[in-house]
Amino acid sequence: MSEAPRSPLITLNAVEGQTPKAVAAVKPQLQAPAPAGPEGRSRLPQPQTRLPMPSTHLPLPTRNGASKRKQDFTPDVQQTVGGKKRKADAMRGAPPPKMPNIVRRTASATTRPGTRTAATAKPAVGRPPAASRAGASRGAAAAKTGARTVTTRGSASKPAVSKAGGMTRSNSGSTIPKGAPVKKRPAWDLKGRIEDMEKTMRSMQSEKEAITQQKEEITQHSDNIQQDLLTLQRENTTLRQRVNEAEVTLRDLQSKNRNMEDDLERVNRQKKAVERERDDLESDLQTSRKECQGLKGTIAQQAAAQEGIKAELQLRNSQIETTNIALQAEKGAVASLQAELAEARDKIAALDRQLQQAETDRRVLHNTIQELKGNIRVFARLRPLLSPDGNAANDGLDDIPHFDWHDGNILELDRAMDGDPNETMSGFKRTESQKIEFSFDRVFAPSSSQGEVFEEISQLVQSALDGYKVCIFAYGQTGSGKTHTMEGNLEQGPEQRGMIPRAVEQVFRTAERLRGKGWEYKISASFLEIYNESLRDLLDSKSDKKMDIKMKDNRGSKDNKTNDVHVTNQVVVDVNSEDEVYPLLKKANKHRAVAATKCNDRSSRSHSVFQLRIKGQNSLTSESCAGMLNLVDLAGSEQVKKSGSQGKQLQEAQSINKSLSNLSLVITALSNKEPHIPYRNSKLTYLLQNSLGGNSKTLMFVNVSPQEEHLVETVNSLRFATTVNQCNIGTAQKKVK
Ligand SMILES: Nc1ncnc2c1ncn2[C@@H]1O[C@H](COP(=O)(O)OP(=O)(O)OP(=O)(O)O)[C@@H](O)[C@H]1O
Repeated sequence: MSEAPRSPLITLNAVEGQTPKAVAAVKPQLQAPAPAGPEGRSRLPQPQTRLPMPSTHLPLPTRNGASKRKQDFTPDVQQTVGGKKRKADAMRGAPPPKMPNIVRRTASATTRPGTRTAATAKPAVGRPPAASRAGASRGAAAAKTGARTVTTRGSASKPAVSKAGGMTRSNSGSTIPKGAPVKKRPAWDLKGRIEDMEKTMRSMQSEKEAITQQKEEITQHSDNIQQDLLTLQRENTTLRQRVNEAEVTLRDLQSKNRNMEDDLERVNRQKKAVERERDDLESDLQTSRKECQGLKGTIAQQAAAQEGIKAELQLRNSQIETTNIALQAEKGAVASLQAELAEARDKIAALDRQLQQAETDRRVLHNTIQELKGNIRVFARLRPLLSPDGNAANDGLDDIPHFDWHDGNILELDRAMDGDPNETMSGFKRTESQKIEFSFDRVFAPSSSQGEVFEEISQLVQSALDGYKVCIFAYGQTGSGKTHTMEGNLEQGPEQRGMIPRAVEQVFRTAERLRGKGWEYKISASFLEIYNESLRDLLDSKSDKKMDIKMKDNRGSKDNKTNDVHVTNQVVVDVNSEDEVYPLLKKANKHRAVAATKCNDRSSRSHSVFQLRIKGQNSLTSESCAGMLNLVDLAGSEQVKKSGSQGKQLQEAQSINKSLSNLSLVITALSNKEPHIPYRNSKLTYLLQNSLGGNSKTLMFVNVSPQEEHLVETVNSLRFATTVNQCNIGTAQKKVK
C-alpha cells in the first residue's frame, strides 16, 4: 500500500523554493519545439536547451496527489547546470555533485515560516494540511513509518536514517541514540527531563544550522542555474536567429535549387534536342558518306568514260576537219542551189499572181454567167414527210414516194401514180410511164438542213452588203415549207433558224469584219405584210394609220439617182446587232394574220416582207453603198377550188393568187424585156419593183410538198419556178458611189 503521493519525499525543486517557479518559467521556452519553418521541422541540429539534472527517480507530489517523476519535468535542465563536465560525468555513471541531505520532520518543514515546500504550496488533494497534523499525530506517524526522511537521489530506497547523529525520535519528541534502550524518566526527574530536552534542543539547533547551510548551497546552486538559464536563453535567441537565417538561406537555396532544377531540365531538353540533331547529322553524315562513296565510284567511271570520250573526240575532230573540207565544197554547191531556189521562188510568186488573176477572172466569169443567166435564180426545196405530230420523221427523210432528185439540181416527179389516168395534171394528160423532170439552180433534198440551204444564199447576203438590191422569196403551196425556210423556228435552237435570222447574223458579222477595212454600216429593219392587197405593219400592229407605197424621186439628188420605193407610216427600226433584230422577228410573227384552212392549220394568208436597209460608208476609200435585203415569205399558192375556202377565206385566196399571178407577169415581162413592166398591178410587185429587175439579184425558193394529194399543185409550182428560172431579167448593178 505504498502511496506515492503521500510519500514524504520532497523533490529537489520543492526544496529549492523558488527554483521550481523559475524552472517552470524557463521550461516552456526550453521545451517548446523550435518553430517550424515553411517546410516543417528544420533539419538543422537543435540546440541543447535542457539543463543537466542528476539522475533521480524521486516522485514529485502533484496537485491531484499523483506522483510524477522528477525527470519528467526537469530532466535536462539539471544536466546543464553543472556544465558539460557534469553531463559527461552523469553519462559515465559518476556520482552527481554533492547535494546536502535534508533530514527533517515533515511537521517542522511545513510549519517553519518562510520555508515553502511543495507540500505546502501544493497540498495533496484530500490530505489535510501538515500543520494540522502536528503534535501527537506527529509522534504516531513517526512510530508508524519509522523516521521520516527527506533524501536526495540514491537514498530513496534506503531506510530513513538520520545522518545527523544516527538518532531516532521518540514518542515524546526526544531524540534517543540509535540502538540505545529508551529510558523513561520518572515524572519527578525534572532535571533529567530538562537534560533530555536540552539535548534535543542542541540537536535541533545543529539540524537548523545544517539546514541553513544547505539552504545557502541551494540558493547558490539556484543562482548558478539562473545564470546558466540566462546563458542558455541568449544562446537560444542566437540559435533562433541562426535558425531563421538558416531558414532564409534554406529558402534561397531551395529557390535556387528549383531554378537550377528548371535549368537542369531545360538543359536536359536542349541536350536531348542536340542529341537528336546529332543523331540526324550522324545519319546525314552516313548518307553523305554513302553518296560520297557512290560519287567517287561514279567519278571514277566518268573519268574512265572521259578518257574514252576524249579519244572519240579526237577521232571526231579529225572527222570534222575532213567534213569541213567537204562542207566547203558543199557550200559552193548550196550557193548555186540557193540561187536556183530564189529563181524558183520568183517563179512561184509569179504563178501565185497568175493564180490570183485566174481566181479574179473566174469570179468575173462566174458573174458574167450569172449576168447571162439573168440574175434570177431558183432553188427547189422538198419538204420531208411529217409525222402526225407535225415534225419531220427522223427515219427515211429522203424516202419520198413519186419524187427523185439527183446531180444537185434535178428534181423528178413520177407521174405513174395511182388514180384516174384520165385526170389531167396542169393540162397535161397523164400517161403511165411519164416522168416530169425539173431543173433548177439547186435542189435541196428533204434531209437538207437550214445551214446547208443558207450556205447557198450567203453570197447573195454578201451582195446586199456590197450595195446590191437582193430579193429572196419563198414560193409554194400552203404547207410546203415556205415559213420554215424563211423564218424557221427561233424557239427550237440555232439549228432550226431560217434564212432571215441567219442573213441578219451574217450581215452584222460581216459589217463588223469590214469595220477594220474602214467600212461603217447603218442598218435598219422593217417588217410588213400584204394582206388582201393592203399593207400592215408587223412592227406596229396597233397603228391604224394607212400605209401606202410611194415612189421617191431621187434622180435629181446627188446621193441617189433612182426612184426609191417608200412606204408611208411604216416603222423602220435602226438595229446594231442581231440581238436587236430577234425581238422584232418574234413580234412580227405574232402579228401575222393566220387563218385556218383545210390545207394547213397555220396557213399564212398574207405575204410577209422583211426588209433590211444597209448603208455603208468607207472612211478610208470614201466609198459608199446602199444595199437592200428583201426576204419574202409568200402566201400559199393553193387552188381556191381544192382548198375549199369560202367567204373571207375565199377572198383571201383570190387576193393571194392575183398577187402571185402578177409576180409571174412581172417576171415574164422582165424576161421578155417588155417596155412596160406591170409592177403596180399588185402591192407585192409594186413594193419589190426595185428588187425585181435589172439592178437586183433575185432568188426564189420553190418549196415542194411531198404529199401525194398536193401533186397537182406541186407541178404547177414547179412549172412556175421553171419559168422564173428561165428568165433573164438583166444584169445586176452595184449601187456604189
Ligand atoms: N424542211 C423541213 N423540215 C422539217 N419540217 C418542215 C420543213 N419544211 C416545212 N416543215 C414543216 O412543215 C409544216 C409546214 O411548213 P410551213 O408552215 O413552213 O409551210 P408554209 O409553206 O409556210 O405554209 P403557209 O403557206 O400556209 O404559210 C411546218 O410544221 C414546218 O415545220
